[in-house]
Amino acid sequence: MVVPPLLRAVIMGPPGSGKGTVSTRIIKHFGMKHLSSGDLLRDNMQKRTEVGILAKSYIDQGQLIPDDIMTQLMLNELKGLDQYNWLLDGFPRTVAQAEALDKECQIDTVINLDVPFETIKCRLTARWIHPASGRVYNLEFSPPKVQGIDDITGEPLVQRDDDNPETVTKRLQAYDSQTKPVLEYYREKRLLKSFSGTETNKIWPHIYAFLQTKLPDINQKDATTTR
Ligand SMILES: Nc1nc2c(ncn2[C@@H]2O[C@H](COP(=O)(O)OP(=O)(O)O)[C@@H](O)[C@H]2O)c(=O)[nH]1
Ligand SMILES: Nc1ncnc2c1ncn2[C@@H]1O[C@H](COP(=O)(O)OP(=O)(O)O)[C@@H](O)[C@H]1O
Repeated sequence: MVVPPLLRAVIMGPPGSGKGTVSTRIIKHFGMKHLSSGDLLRDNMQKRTEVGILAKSYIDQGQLIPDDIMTQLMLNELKGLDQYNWLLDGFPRTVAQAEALDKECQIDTVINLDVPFETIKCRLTARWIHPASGRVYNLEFSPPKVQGIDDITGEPLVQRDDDNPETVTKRLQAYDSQTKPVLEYYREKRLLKSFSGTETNKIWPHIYAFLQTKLPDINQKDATTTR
């Protein structure tokens, strides 16, 4: 039996572009393992690990965590996912991180969510999350069934400290200066696949069709609709 090679994918896009939302759909349909740098950092912050305490001071300022710390954290997590197709979300965010990742494995494709900054800003102040699972809600776009409560566990939802207007502005600046060059890095390697738009539900069918050329859908129900 010929075993197909494992897929190594990255999802990129500015803060609030829908990386988490799209990742949830990708996982549901294509069964990939999802590794989100933001979720991993928030988990470390909640547990008050050494990395978590250090990360908080950068995240609260809307700044990126230093490359060496971030790279070590993520590459270490990836070791446990060797046997799976995986999707990286939020990493790499600098060219130095992309180069470090390249030394460990060969990336097959980079999905870029090209969403204008103006669309993003109001989304983030209406974002609520369930910290334990990383599930994301939005008061207008995808409200929970009961206000302030996670649909699955019944636990309370919270707003991220860094989703306030001032920090969002700083995060968008960091994206412009430090993360945009990563798009160029992957474009030169012919790995970048950009999807432009202002609504996740309109972008999603295109991402779905693209991934179908690479992996089978394990859950064909609602394939190109919103969930
Ligand atoms: N209004 C609106 N909100 C969206 C859309 N797509 C995602 N969101 C919400 O925007 C916020 C940011 O999305 P998220 O997936 O967390 O983006 P990320 O920061 O790139 O991971 C969340 O509250 C989502 O529920 C959309 O098409 N329209
Ligand atoms: N790869 C990374 N390198 C440096 N800092 C990171 C990285 N990933 C996440 N962070 C830090 O964590 C914060 C939250 O990340 P994330 O949840 O991915 O944000 P968003 O979903 O808004 O894009 C970032 O603003 C940054 O401070």
